Amino acid sequence: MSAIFEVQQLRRNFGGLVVTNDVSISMAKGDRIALIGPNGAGKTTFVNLVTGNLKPSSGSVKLAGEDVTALNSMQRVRRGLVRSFQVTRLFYDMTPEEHVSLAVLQREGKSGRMFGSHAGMPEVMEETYDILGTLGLTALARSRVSEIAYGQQRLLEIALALALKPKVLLLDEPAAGVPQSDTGRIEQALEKLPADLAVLMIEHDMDLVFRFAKRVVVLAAGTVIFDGSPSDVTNDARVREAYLGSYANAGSAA
Ligand SMILES: Nc1ncnc2c1ncn2[C@@H]1O[C@H](COP(=O)(O)OP(=O)(O)OP(=O)(O)O)[C@@H](O)[C@H]1O
Repeated sequence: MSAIFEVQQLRRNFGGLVVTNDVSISMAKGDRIALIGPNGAGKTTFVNLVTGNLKPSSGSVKLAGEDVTALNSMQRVRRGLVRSFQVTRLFYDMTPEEHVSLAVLQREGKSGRMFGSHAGMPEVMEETYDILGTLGLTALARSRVSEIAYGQQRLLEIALALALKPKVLLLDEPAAGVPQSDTGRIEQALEKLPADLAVLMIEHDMDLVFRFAKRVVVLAAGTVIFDGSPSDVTNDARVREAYLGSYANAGSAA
């Protein structure tokens, strides 16, 4: 299958420090990839390079065959390369319904409409409730964000990303800060993401990584040291040395 997303030889230096070292990753429609690695491995830098928040020193990013390396992050979002929003960007007095419907309107270039006027637009509300349903948020659609649990706020971030109709979705630690008792809810929601969407997730919770990912990419010191199946990753000597060893020793994933 042809790649929907292709990163080739992406490199970023900060002074003399090579933080992203000629990283190449490609994804097909429907891929579910977890990007893992120890603290400081370069995961966040990689995502920033891919989204256009940071300029690479060299290398390229292609989306659906188009080279988007020279485009800014908004231009990449419009083409379908979307990163999940952060809880810090939610409005606590607004409801999930309002958040998602406004995101749908924004995607359609109609964000200038008066707040609330979209309630009469059946197609916007239908799409809003489809997305909220996917994330298991329908029952909370009209609650204020301030009244819903943190794990559900994190799901709302993903709902906002889906409202932009991504081809490729980058999830930055969707379970971070979520109590263990609620991670099952995140996992169930991730399972219901559209089948043809390519998803790349950075996550520290190794249980979630192993349940979600069909493929695992391991970064260490800016270099891809493993790209393969979850069943092989734990047996790989370099990975054990670079990552899982430190995970076991430190007692925390990163
Ligand atoms: N703007 C910058 N200037 C200099 N060095 C930087 C900059 N941004 C990141 N780094 C360095 O790049 C390396 C990779 O950082 P990055 O945050 O991408 O790692 P990470 O894998 O996301 O780590 P973590 O899991 O702790 O979030 C670190 O050594 C960091 O100190």
